[in-house]
Amino acid sequence: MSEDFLCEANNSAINIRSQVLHFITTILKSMGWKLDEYNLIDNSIVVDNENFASREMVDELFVEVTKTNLQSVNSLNFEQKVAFNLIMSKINNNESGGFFLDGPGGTGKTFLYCALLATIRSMNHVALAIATVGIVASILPGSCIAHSRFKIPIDSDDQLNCSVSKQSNLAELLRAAKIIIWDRAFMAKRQAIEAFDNMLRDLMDYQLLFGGKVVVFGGDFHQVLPVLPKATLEQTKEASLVKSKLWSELKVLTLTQNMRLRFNASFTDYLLRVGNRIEPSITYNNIRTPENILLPYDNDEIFLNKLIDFVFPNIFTFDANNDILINKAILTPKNYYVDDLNEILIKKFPGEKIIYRSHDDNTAFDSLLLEEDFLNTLTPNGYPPNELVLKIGSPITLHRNIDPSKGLSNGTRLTCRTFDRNVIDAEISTGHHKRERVFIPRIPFLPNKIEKFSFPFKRVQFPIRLCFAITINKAQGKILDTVGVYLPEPVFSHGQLYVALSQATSSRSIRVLIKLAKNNATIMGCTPNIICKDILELAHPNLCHHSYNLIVHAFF
Ligand SMILES: Nc1ncnc2c1ncn2[C@@H]1O[C@H](COP(=O)(O)OP(=O)(O)OP(=O)(O)O)[C@@H](O)[C@H]1O
Repeated sequence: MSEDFLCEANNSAINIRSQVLHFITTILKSMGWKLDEYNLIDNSIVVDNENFASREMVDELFVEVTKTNLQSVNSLNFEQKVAFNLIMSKINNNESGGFFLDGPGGTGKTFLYCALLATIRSMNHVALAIATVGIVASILPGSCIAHSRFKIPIDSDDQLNCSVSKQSNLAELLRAAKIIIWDRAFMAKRQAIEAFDNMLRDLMDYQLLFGGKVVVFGGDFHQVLPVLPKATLEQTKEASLVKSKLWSELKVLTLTQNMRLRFNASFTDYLLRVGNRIEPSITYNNIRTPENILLPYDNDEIFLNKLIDFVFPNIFTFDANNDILINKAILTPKNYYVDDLNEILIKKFPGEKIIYRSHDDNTAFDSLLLEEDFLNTLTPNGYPPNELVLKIGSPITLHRNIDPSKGLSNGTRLTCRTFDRNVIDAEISTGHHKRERVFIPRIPFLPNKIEKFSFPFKRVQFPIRLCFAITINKAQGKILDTVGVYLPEPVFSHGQLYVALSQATSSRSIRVLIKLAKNNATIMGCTPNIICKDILELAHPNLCHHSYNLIVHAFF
């Protein structure tokens, strides 16, 4: 890096050192870290984090306000307008307010956030946007991931705290913020949101909800709840926002009109019935998939090829320069099936393959020395595979937050462009940084503190996976043109079936394949739908399921 700065005319050694440190600090800061936490540099070199930190404020004030987002205020529907006016009145009157924007997928929550952010930023105020998951953070302008923005530890099951000092520039930024919008809040542990509330009260020296700020959470309780490693359903429910003492203090603003599927009313109704668990069960918990989106199960190979052909037609002759693949995916419940499908699809994808193997070792963790060959066979949760098989033009997702401010978050979709020994040159395919080229390095993966690995080890590998197929949980927030849902076994947690089905933009662009159980215990086209009714009832206490006002059409 210093050689790059050396190219600048008359650059002195001191200048170069300062520019390199500044650059590294900026990258670390975007992930919520500091250079001096790493003991990488000599103590004689002082890194003035405070000086660099003012960049955060500059970054926020310079987030581009697009004309489209500003003008979208004029096309808000009635419900969006009501929510917009209520929130803006709090801003304009300098009042506090805690809101929860509640709406099923496609009801225009993101559209409304963008309108709010653009309006408030155009008034030269600081408006912070954050999201629980990286992929959503890359959709909202100027957005960050909640955990890195508020320095909330992700691999701790203890009482959570935000480690933001009152003197830091981040504190200054939070104090200046007129509004904080937190999307996919239901996917965060309630303890994280409570820690966020405590932090704001502390920073503002004001014991009112969120320290007197306007905070808008948003999400859809029909979707997947916080993902906690090895937790029971009860523990997951306990960690949900509706179980927090803060929930009763939030004003719930409801959006019901599905803007994504507004020309497909019967499919919208079906999705809501699935999400609310009122689609009639055929046998215990099993619901029938509508015939026009179902691929009948025949035999293993034939049925899978039919699904692949629907989602990726003509994959053998696919043009590697075309990026339409990025808006297509097969969704399935577990990583195990994702890997199988990706292996099949990368073989079908045209071009020469390149294989990147990881370097694995456990010497730092255990006196028991394990052979690398054995470690290579393991892929613990959160680790990339030992062997990555890629081709030019193949779609990949990032599995680490490398540089969120540059669009490189956990979940970002990219397309492989060229391969080098130690870096992969890829093009960002979604969000505000779409079409930008980036270099992805190999990084070390270490055991997560919560998940107790049988054999803790370090894997050095590119933080990516192929994404022809992705897990249903990872699909949340993605907008896909063509979706295949592959259920070789039933979904296993709240809202997964609903999430899988609701990623499509119409019933014409989705097909579902349900494998029959070996003991013939399942009925063709039927699959379990897991929805925790008590979560929905806590989220919508005044809404018994008859009052959802569904127009239940005969399906299609
Ligand atoms: N008032 C509106 N006028 C025109 N288009 C709209 C409006 N509101 C939303 N849309 C469009 O409808 C689609 C779905 O909206 P959006 O992505 O905001 O929904 P969402 O509730 O955030 O969905 P999800 O929870 O699945 O992310 C988008 O294409 C969006 O541009």
